[in-house]
Amino acid sequence: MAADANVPPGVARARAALKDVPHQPGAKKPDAILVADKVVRRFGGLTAVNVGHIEIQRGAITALIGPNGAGKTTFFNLLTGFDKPNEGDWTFNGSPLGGVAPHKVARKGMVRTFQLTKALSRLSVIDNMRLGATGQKGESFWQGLVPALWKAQEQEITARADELLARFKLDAKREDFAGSLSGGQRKLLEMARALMVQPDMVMLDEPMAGVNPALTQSLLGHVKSLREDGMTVLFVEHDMDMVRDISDWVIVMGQGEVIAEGTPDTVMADPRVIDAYLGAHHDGTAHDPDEVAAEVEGGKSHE
Ligand SMILES: Nc1ncnc2c1ncn2[C@@H]1O[C@H](COP(=O)(O)OP(=O)(O)OP(=O)(O)O)[C@@H](O)[C@H]1O
Repeated sequence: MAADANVPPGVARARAALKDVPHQPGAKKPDAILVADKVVRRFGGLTAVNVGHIEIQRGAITALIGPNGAGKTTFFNLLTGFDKPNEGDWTFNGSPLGGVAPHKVARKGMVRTFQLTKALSRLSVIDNMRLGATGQKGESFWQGLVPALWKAQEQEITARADELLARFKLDAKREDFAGSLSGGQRKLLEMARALMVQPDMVMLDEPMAGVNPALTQSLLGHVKSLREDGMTVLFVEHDMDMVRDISDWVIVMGQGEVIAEGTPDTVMADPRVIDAYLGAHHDGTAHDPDEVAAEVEGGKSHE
């Protein structure tokens, strides 16, 4: 295939890497940054997550989709140390991450944003950013005890925060309370704040939820730019337009398990995926398969 001059290098790299990966649950990737095995999380009698094997390709944008209650957020929580599994192991950049606390997970280069934004609303935008640097790679306790080193690091952190605020066009809001930002601006702040730790992988939980159309393109552009910067992105999203637009690879969960994997086009046409969305309707009414296919295709409202 001839290189297309219009395809950004990050996209071309991700496509080439995934070209020969079979469209099957648990498929091996040529350069996996995250590998998880037999991860199980039960809540009483309910098995919310039961992932046999999953690999996330480095430098690519992977979407994690599935109907409501499929276990996506629980799986995110497990991977990032915010919840503990009943069973299972996973490695990130080759080192085991099971049982590691969230701030240490971030320090190892894997950060996440939340479905409900946690930007501290009574702090200014710049202070939210500075707080995002907590647990920065290479930060040491001893450094904190030496004022000169501490001061130098403070300045470095502020400079980095200002750089990111400019990149995310939030510099004009620097001194505003985070609580005064719009939903979309908060999502941008979440993303900017996640980048304070200079991560290798960013995990975004529903980045488009609550974002008004005016900011949609800008958010999509920022996610794509993470890939161009060599980062890996894993995101949970119900907005299928976004999934189709930015994903190199899609992993589908249904009832806690990985039920399909592949490029956006193949996955959205997969009968197992359509069945999973059908099966997620527990209201007892009959469903027209065409309507469900349209729902998987067109994205569903999730407010
Ligand atoms: N803390 C908890 N206690 C009990 N059950 C829980 C808990 N957290 C999640 N669950 C259940 O686990 C299942 C998976 O939930 P989860 O939120 O991970 O799904 P999801 O795919 O992220 O759904 P959505 O798309 O609606 O956010 C659901 O049945 C949910 O009710």
